[in-house]
Amino acid sequence: MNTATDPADARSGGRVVALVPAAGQGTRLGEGVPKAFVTLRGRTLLQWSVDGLLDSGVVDRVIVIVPPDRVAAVGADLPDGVDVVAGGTERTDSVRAGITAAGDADLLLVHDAARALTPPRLIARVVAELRAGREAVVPALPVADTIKSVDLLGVVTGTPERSELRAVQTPQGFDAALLRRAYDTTDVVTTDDAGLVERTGARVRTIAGEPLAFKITTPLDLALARALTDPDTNE
Ligand SMILES: Nc1ccn([C@@H]2O[C@H](COP(=O)(O)OP(=O)(O)OP(=O)(O)O)[C@@H](O)[C@H]2O)c(=O)n1
Ligand SMILES: C[C@](O)(CO)[C@H](O)COP(=O)(O)O
Repeated sequence: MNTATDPADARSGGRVVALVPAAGQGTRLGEGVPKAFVTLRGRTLLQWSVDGLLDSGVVDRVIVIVPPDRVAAVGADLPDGVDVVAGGTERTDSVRAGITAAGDADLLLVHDAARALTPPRLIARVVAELRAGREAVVPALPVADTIKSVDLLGVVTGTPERSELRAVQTPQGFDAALLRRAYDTTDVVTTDDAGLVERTGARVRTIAGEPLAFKITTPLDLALARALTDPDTNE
């Protein structure tokens, strides 16, 4: 009898661990405090993101990855059952620390603290796709602008066909063994986790993203998030 667990079976009934990289500096936001600790209606962006994951009802455990000097303080502020580990220099270093802390999870979500207003329904849709058998799932939206590639002098070198481009969001969801393998087999720094998984040859599927899952990166993004959560303008 073959007693080996089929990876697809593990995905359909497996344990979901969400990793929340929150160890960045927030240089482009320029608030003078690491971005995940900027507040929106009295809660940090990190707390908004963790609450969204918990509200989705599809996550069994949350691990947040924060600047090393904030581990103790963050641990005291988050709900019971949320674990905190120290991040690294690059986002990939922080996610790697989270993967190690996640142990034997079956499914891993990686979700930016900076996407604080992500609707819980998007998180649930990513997990549903994984449970249906997908091994790598990424929310994505069509791009509105025309995108150019340029050289070091800013001279245009090409115009990719816009209809084939997507702006990808988080949470990005993976079969845990696949994400571990992707991180184990390369030290390349990529700007998203699917970028590493693609290098393994695995098939990464996009699903429809959500405008509200936008990443708070610049002061304009933060102003938008504040307006969207202002009770006076949203009666
Ligand atoms: N070394 C890093 C860098 C980024 N992140 C996290 O990855 C997410 C996406 O990164 P980004 O929006 O670029 O955040 P920052 O790196 O903080 O922004 P900036 O590049 O403007 O400094 C954020 O939640 C950020 O905290 C992380 O955990 N560890
Ligand atoms: C992971 C990500 O949010 C997908 O869009 C994005 O690539 C993070 O990039 P950043 O430069 O670290 O914000």
